[in-house]
Amino acid sequence: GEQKTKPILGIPKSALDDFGGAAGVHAWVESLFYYIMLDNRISHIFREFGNVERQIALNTQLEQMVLGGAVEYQGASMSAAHADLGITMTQFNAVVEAAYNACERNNVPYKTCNHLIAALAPFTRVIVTR
Ligand code: HEM
Repeated sequence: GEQKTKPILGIPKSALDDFGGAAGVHAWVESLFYYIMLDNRISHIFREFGNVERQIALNTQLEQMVLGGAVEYQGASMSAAHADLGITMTQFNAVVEAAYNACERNNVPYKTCNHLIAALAPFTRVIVTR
């Protein structure tokens, strides 16, 4: 059967390769922020509190890491980064929508996309504070 990565939620070992490796993840993150900034339910939060260049770099690390890549994430914890933002579930879901749009834009297969969504899902409870 399918070989699993370390302890990451049944994410297959091939997940990062399926995503196109580091370059694929980086392209996906750039698209993610493109769709985020087009969405007026959430773009204002990123415009006011975010730093898109820094967030693209750090998300590229984090997403490779949760897909099982040998990459060390160098940013703040998800709780520290989002604690003061008062993010709602609706706003969180808008980012998830942008994530799926970014997958489509980059021809990331739906199943592979779901592996990333699943790997990031556990952060929901520390990011959504309102
Ligand atoms: C699973 C979902 C999410 C992930 C993986 C994620 C990831 C990240 C990362 C890696 C950073 C950079 C931390 C640092 O600067 O050290 C960050 C910061 C930030 N995130 Fe998220 N995020 C998520 C959801 C959201 C949502 C739903 C929003 C708003 C609707 C949001 C808004 C922000 C903002 C504004 C910052 C900048 C905070 C600051 O620099 O003070 N994030 N996020």
